[in-house]
Amino acid sequence: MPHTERRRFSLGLKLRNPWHPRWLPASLRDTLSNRHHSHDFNCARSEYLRSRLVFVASAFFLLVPLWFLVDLLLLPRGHTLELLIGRSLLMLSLAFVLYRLLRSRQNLNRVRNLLAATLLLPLIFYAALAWAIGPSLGSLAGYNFIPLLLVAFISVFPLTLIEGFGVGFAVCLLEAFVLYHLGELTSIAGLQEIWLLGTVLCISLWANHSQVSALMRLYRQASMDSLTGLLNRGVLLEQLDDLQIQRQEALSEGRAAPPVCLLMFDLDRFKKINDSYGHSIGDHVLQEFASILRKEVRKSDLVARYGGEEFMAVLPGATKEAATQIAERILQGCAHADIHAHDGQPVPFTTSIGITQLRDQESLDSALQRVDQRLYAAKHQGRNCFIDAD
Ligand SMILES: Nc1nc2c(ncn2[C@@H]2O[C@H](COP(=O)(O)OP(=O)(O)OP(=O)(O)O)[C@@H](O)[C@H]2O)c(=O)[nH]1
Repeated sequence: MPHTERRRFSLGLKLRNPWHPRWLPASLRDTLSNRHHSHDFNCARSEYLRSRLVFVASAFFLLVPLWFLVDLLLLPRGHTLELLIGRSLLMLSLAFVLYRLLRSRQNLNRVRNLLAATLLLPLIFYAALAWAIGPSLGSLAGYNFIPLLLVAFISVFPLTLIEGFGVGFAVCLLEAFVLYHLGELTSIAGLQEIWLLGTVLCISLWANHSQVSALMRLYRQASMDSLTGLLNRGVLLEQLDDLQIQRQEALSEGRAAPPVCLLMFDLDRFKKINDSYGHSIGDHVLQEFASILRKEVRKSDLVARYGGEEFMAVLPGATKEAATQIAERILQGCAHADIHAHDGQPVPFTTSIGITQLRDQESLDSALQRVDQRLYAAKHQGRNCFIDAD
C-alpha cells in the first residue's frame, strides 16, 4: 500500500516532485530539484532562503523611493506621475512580501513563491512603465538594467536548478515581451539583450548549483549519523521543538493543532549480538534497522539515531492509531530481516518501542520522558513489543 494511503493526516508540508531523470550525475540530481531532499533539509534551506530574501526585499524596498531622486534629476518631462504611481505600488507590494516573509518560518513553498514575487515585481513595474512610456524609457537612468540585475540576483540564493531556471525564464520572457512592445525584439540591440540575459542566467544557475551542493554537503556532515545515514539526535530535537512551536502557535490562534506522534526504539539485547557475532555484524544490524525505519515511515517524517542502539521517529500528522500500525510493521520488518553472521548463520534481532502523542501545552521534555518510560515498560514486558499508554 502506498505510504500516502496509510495515513490521512498531514501538516500540509507537501513539496512538488518535478521531473527527475536517472541518467544525470548524482551531484546534479541533488541540485536539480528538491525531490531527493529530506523534509529537514528543506526546512533548513527554506530558513536560509528566507534570511537572504528578507535582506534583498528590504534593499529593494529602500531603493525604490531612493531611485525616485535619480528620476527627478534625469527624468524627461511628463513621466513623473506614472513613475510615482508605479513606485508607490511597487513599494506596497514589496511591503506585503516582507510582511508575509517575516511570518513564514520553515515553509519552503511559501518562501519560494515570495522569492519569485520579489524578483518579478520590479520587472512587472519595468514592463508597465515600458507600456506607459514607450521607447523613451531607455533614456531613464538605470531602467534598462533591471532585467539583468534581477537575473544576476538569482545567484544570491541557494535555489535548485529548476527553481532558478523557472524564475530566470520568467524574467527573460517578460523582457522579450517589453522588447517586442518597444519594437526592438528582432533588432541587434534586442537580440544582444536576450543573449546577455541568457548568459547571466547560466552563470547564476551555476552559482545556484554550487550553493545547494555546498549546503547539502555541510548539512549531511552536521546533521547525519555516519553509520546509518539517519538524522542525529541534535537535529531531531531541534525539529521536534519547531513542530511543537508550530502546534502552540496554531492553538494560540484558535486553530486545531495537527497530531504529532513520537516512537522511541531500543534494540533488544544488542550487547549480546555484539558479543556473539562481533561489532561489524552489530553495525550491520543497526544499518538494517535504520533502513526498516526509513521504509516504514513517510518521507516527511523524521527518523534519527538517538544514541548507540536507540532510535526515534517523529510522525507529524499521525494519530496514535496510525503510529501503532507503523510500530507493528516495524516489529514485522525486524522479524523478517535477513542478516547473516560471518559464518552464514542468521542473526535475529528485535526492538522494544515506546509510543506517545504530543499533548497540547506540554513541554518537549515531558513528552520525551513519557515516551522513554513507555519504552522501558516495553522492555519490562518482555521486549519485542510496543507500549502506547501509561
Ligand atoms: N556494533 C555497535 N554497537 C554499539 C554501537 N553503539 C552502541 N553499541 C553497543 O550497544 C550495546 C548496548 O547494550 P545495553 O545498553 O547493555 O543494552 P542491550 O544489550 O541492548 O539490552 P536491553 O536494551 O536491555 O535489551 C553496548 O554493548 C554498546 O557497545 C555501535 O555504533 N555499533
